[in-house]
Amino acid sequence: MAQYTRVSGSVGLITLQNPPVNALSAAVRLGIGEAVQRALGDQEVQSVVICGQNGLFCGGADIREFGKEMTGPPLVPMIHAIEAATKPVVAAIEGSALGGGLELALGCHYRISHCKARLGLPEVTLGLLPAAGGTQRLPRLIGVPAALNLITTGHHVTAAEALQLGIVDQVTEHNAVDVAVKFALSVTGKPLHDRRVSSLECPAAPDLDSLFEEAMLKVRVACVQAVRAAATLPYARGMEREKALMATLFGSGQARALQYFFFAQRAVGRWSTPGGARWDTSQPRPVRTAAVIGLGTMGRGITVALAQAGLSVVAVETQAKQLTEARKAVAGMLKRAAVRRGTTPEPGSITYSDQLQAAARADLVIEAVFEDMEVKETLFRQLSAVCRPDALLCTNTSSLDVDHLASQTRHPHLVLGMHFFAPAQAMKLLEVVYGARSSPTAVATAMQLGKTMGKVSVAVGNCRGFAGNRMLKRYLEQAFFLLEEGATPEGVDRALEEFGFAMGVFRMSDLSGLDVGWRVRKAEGLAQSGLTGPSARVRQGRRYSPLGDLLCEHQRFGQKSGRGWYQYEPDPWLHRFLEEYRARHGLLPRRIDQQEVLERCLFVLINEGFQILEDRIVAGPEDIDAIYVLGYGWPRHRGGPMFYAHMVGLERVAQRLEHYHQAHPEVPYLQPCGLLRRLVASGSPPIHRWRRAIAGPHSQL
Ligand SMILES: CC/C=C\C/C=C/C(=O)SCCNC(=O)CCNC(=O)[C@H](O)C(C)(C)COP(=O)(O)OP(=O)(O)OC[C@H]1O[C@@H](n2cnc3c(N)ncnc32)[C@H](O)[C@@H]1OP(=O)(O)O
Repeated sequence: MAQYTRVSGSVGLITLQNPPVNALSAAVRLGIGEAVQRALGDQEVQSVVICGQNGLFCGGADIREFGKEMTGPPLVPMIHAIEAATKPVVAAIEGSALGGGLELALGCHYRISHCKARLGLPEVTLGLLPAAGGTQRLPRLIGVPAALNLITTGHHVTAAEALQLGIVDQVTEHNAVDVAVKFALSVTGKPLHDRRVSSLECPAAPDLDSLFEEAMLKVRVACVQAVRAAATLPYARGMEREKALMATLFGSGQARALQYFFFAQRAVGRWSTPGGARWDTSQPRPVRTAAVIGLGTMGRGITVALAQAGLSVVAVETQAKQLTEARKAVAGMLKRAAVRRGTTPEPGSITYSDQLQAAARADLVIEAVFEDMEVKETLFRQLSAVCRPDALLCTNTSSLDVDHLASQTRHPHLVLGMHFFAPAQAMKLLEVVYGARSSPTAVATAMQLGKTMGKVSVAVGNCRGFAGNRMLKRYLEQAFFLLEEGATPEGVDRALEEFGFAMGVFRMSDLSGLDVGWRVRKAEGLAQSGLTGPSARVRQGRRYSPLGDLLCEHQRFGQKSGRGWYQYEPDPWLHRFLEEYRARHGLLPRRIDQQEVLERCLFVLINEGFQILEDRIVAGPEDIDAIYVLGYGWPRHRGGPMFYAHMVGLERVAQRLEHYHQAHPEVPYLQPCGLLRRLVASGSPPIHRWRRAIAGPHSQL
């Protein structure tokens, strides 16, 4: 909807009304069109102001309408009508003017922005381009280089930057609508020709061709082509080009995946647990002071993340040398972050101590000590004695049993996992792991704290590896089996990197350190040295690949030791080692193509995702997708593993798993799990129906 009123005698005020972000839904477009006609036809009205209700101009086109049949009036003619108006139209920008919202403002003759507003054309992040004239008007207004940068990155700019670039005409600290109304009165009757951005010539820029060529190599080709049309064609032909390019993007798999992920990231905030706790019935407690125990790499990152979120942090490390180093490292991280943001660091919010007692007054404690159950058990007993009885006690463990740690304390309902990802100050993902006894308030508090730190928090039930690492284990295992069967680390990584992962599984393992998994496997009784014959490749009744363990026995721990799956200088060792290993175990190497690498590594991970859904470790597929895109480098333009399964088709995923299971019956976890089979049997419902299909007593499966 859009509300029309007359203010200050002669100004027609059009207010976009579509909470929460005034997205340009069919009803809003219709409302704007009608209001504009009314204002232009009203003899008393001399000028027009367009604004959004509740301090937010407009968050762009209504993304929920994408992929559905178009209803309501289209955006482009509506913006043309505004630009062609013979009465001045002023955009009063507060909060955000993004995507179609900014394109609407660019169709206005003047733009007044509040100083705290942010502007941008983020369509590229949804796999689209600004096809309501954005690619044609912005280069005409601010020049090709700046427009190309904004359109191809989707970056938002502040009001001050927008003023400097020439996107807005004025920035105010006062009420932007009041200022715009006054401004509209002051420009009444002034000529408008120069104010119609579509009629401007694109400002000349030196060497445009090489700028476009360079951009083409780096970024989204369609965006570059559309801006090139603005620079080389008349406006009307540029608009045709923009429309044609948008048509190719609209139905693309990438666009669908990116739009799905936009909503998935937000859906995880509406968490629920099988015990009935829910985001909308659980009240978080305020957390003002947090303590971090253990200042290794993770503890330092967590300290920085908490301090940057405005909390008072008590950072505890009992080893003197480590404490001194951590203090320096944290100060350095805060300083570098402040330089990046153009602010000054505020070291006053962190106090350091070598005594656990320092955590006594904290609202919440996060331990990040060595990943060893005994060490953590002892610490939780101590914390339970030292801390306030109502303090939340959290563990940053990446796989240990949260319920067991809770059982060491006096208040197990206040114990949770807060699983950060390295580097903790930068990574967007936080797994909030609730135990069987965690209270709804505890879950809500940790979820809210994650949000305050700028993270996407996902509520996950307690199981070995939680959601992310549990799936990762299957993926890693499958990659090891492929090596046994003849694949090479380079071949496997190439397939995964071409799929879109920034790093293949072996390069990623080298980066994070092979010894980490080795330690875990030793603790689980899996990694055992000196075994020969068939028993070397079987553990706990299942086929097992000891390759990762053998590399560690050869002191190949990854990048930290200069060699792992790769040697960071020419060295044929690994290939010789694999050949000898295969010969020793009578394995005949075969050629493994990229399709098999992808299907075995990814479908087995997806299969585990379905098992996690079935076990109700997470509430819906969006949780898994948020975890994998934000924490494990799954390519965003593929939406996440569960969305990928939906795109590939559940039937095909199940068939291919079954095929590999038949071909390699001894390889574990290749059989489609029960939930996947049942979804296929029930006609493979689309992803947005899985949650309902799975849910407990009302399950349709
Ligand atoms: C032919 C012409 C076709 C195309 C041209 C134009 C294309 C476009 O405009 S594409 C859309 C471009 N806009 C965006 O990408 C902006 C997306 N939104 C945001 O960045 C943020 O929401 C915000 C900065 C506007 C506000 O942030 P915040 O206050 O943190 O709120 P949330 O992000 O949590 O959002 C609240 C709520 O609103 C939903 N939502 C946000 N934007 C849209 C939108 N454009 N369409 C539909 N819904 C939107 C969001 O999903 C949240 O709701 P849920 O929690 O229920 O998911």
